[in-house]
Amino acid sequence: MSVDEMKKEGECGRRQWILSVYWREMDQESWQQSRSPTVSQRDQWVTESQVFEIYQLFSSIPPNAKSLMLELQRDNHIDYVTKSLRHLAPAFSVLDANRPWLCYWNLHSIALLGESLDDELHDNTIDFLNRCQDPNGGYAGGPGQMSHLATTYAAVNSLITLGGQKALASINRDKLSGFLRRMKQPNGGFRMHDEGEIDVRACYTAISVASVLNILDDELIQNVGDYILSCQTYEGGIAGEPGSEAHGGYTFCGLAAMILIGEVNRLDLPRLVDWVVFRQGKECGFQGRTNKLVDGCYSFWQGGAVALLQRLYSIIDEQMTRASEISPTSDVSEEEEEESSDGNSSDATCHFTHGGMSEPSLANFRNIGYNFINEWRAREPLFHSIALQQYILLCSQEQEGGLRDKPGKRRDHYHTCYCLSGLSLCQYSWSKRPDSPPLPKVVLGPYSNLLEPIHPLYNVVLERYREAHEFFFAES
Ligand SMILES: CC(C)=CCC/C(C)=C/CC/C(C)=C/COP(=O)(O)OP(=O)(O)O
Ligand SMILES: [Zn+2]
Repeated sequence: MSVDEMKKEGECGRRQWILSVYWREMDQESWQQSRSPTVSQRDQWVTESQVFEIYQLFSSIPPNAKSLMLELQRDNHIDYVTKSLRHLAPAFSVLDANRPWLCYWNLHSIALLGESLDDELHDNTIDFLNRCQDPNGGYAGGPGQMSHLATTYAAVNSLITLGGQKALASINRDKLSGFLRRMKQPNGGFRMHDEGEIDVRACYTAISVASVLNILDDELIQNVGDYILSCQTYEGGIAGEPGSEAHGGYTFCGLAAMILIGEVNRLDLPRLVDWVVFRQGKECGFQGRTNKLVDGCYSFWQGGAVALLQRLYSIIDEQMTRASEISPTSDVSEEEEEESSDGNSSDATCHFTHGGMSEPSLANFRNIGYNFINEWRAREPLFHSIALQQYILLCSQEQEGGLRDKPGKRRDHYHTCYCLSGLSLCQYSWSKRPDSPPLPKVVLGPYSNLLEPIHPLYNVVLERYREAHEFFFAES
């Protein structure tokens, strides 16, 4: 990007340009000088040196070896996640309360890699998830345990990923709807489980499953926007609860939930962009919060937030124009000033107009997830997508299969799922349509690295989402 283009693009362009300069011209000396002052100096140094060593090795090898180093070890990853799925019941007693999560991380990884399960494993997984379904609604971490919103989200996304009549029809939507209502709090938030914590994760998991299963309604949406708004911090990112620190995981959850309920224009989006684009570090990966270490899983949580923001340019522009029009000398009445400072103007409650959804009617918010994809008009990404692919392929990938947080850490199924999800987002980040095949120059490494595209609001493979949408929206 030239300096002129950078000026034309404004602040976001400037940041993207800065990141690309870092990426192209970083050297050990400037790297050392720009070390974060508050993260443990030793941890920061260890991460930087390990990452830097990998990049140095990479830059010194011949082009054909470079291509090998950048290759996605597809078969080894498939092996790693499929084995885990086969041994789900006996092998993960240590993750006893998280078994639907293991299903989701592994099934989603397999789907991203374009692979499917054999019939027996497919059926066994549906049966296992059914045993986690509570007769009173929702899914627990294991058979006979208590329903939890996080494992409900994991189980629903797993069944959508498995696909087919048996998987989709196994979800008891009436009972699930009752569970969501029992978790709903008067302040707009949701509890994760009976007497559990209230946070932005709970809002997202509740709204996401309600939206994808077509059981979202006014009662569930009531005050959710107020709660999430109260979690946007002075930095611009979103925290887990009011008063906490902005974090990538919660920022994705808060932003996606606000989009799904049609109230995203109530967030301060320019400030959110500001925060999230600076979370991509000189190591090329994303960190979860200010002055912390980069980690492969934020390729999805932060990369996902950026991918969503990429589809909200018109609202961001509107907010920036509105902000520039408000000057200290302008003739604004007290009433108007109050409205614009809390973001709750009459316009803000009329739900966002993106994708032709200008009326706040039930039919509209029910279709937001679907329209978000169908009316896709992507603009260029606000992050350095090639740099992020480099971090995932060179620093997070284990050649023997599986992906990890950073060099020196061990692979695990959570990081495998979210590194691959982030990689898919990068590969399609320049596409005009959500699943139009990207140009080869946009995919780092051999073109065979290409993964399946995902629906960025739910993080399920797009084709599986479409099947589920047809199934759950057929009668309405
Ligand atoms: C859908 C769903 C359930 C989403 C969960 C979102 C998510 C990943 C939240 C992050 C939680 C958190 C505060 C991690 C900090 O861990 P840390 O202090 O070990 O990591 P850090 O140093 O990178 O912040
Ligand atoms: Zn992580």
